[in-house]
Amino acid sequence: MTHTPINLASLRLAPKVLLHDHLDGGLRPQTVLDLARDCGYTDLPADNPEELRVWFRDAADSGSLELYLQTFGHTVAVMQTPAALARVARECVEDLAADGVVYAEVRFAPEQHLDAGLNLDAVMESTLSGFAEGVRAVRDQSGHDIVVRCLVTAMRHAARSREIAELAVKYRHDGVCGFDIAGAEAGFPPSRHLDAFEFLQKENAHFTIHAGEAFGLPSIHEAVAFCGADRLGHGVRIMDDIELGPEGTFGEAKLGLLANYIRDKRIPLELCPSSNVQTGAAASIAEHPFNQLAQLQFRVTVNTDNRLMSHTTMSEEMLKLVETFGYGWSDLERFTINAMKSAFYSFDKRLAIIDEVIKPGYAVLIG
Ligand SMILES: O=c1[nH]cnc2c1ncn2[C@H]1C[C@H](O)[C@@H](CO)O1
Ligand SMILES: [Zn+2]
Repeated sequence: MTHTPINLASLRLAPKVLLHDHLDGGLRPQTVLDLARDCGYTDLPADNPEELRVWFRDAADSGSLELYLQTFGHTVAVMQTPAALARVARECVEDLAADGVVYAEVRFAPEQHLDAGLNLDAVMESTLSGFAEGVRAVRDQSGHDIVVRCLVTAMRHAARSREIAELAVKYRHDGVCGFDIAGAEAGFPPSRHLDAFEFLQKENAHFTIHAGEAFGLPSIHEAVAFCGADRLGHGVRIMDDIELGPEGTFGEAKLGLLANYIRDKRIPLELCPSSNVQTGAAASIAEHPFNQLAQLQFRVTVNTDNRLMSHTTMSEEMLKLVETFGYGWSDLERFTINAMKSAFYSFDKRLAIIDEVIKPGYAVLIG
């Protein structure tokens, strides 16, 4: 038996696990246009799907997180009604399933969807019903099962994180698996939201924190040491605490205390290669520390972050890594199992997906 060649078509067949994907960063361009028309939003920068797709990618290609985040003004503006939220959530599930994702945690910030008069509960209920509808539609249309769960995000520049953390706990039995903070990182340290994180810890709830993307080690340190993050959103700048051996070798690499702690505790890194290049966290995919961190045996995972802004999918992120670093199916299987082990999902269910879906799926591809 021989290996299946790795290309986009075969990667789409591989079971994939996605831990870091923003709902408001993954709309279909046509949906942005339809929803803008429905709600009377007239500020879109293009009026056909192809131009709009290119506009989002180019505008996000800004080299700065702050500029990158401005593009969300357009997507958030058209996600202000129950029908819009449900449609975006349903299509998100359909798109992930079509790409071969078998388990996903999709995040969004409910506080950004109140402009047309919805309250936080209405936002949650519409979005969660859209996810559930998507899961049913996928099963009906393809016979495949996808598990999609929701991470509730609070914006780090705002002051509602405690309330949003309570919202995450309120909906924990209805499809919400945890909490996150996102938005501009510099000037908004994780410890600003300590109250929210302490509440979640008291409730035995899970959370991840965007840290080490646009700001360096102090942000990562606060996220793990003060706030108790289960996972790190990006975390790429942990490389600042690692000195590689002569000529970039790994054998004699020296890890600082923080890097050691993160590796020892197996704290998962939600790495998003294309997004990191767009925001300037990495100069190129080739210079992205993904491979260095993987070689040093950090718990690395592959993620999309924002499929619309990066014009990407899980399969395309994996393909870029394969083309750049020469990974094979066994490497991709390892990254996928890393992600499934790190999911905010009960242990028995994680094991079942690893044993019954991921391992058999890669076994076929490995041949
Ligand atoms: O990569 C990111 N870093 C920080 N914030 C982000 C990133 N991608 C999206 N966001 C923000 C913009 C969205 O409106 C918000 C909620 O999904 O999260
Ligand atoms: Zn993100």
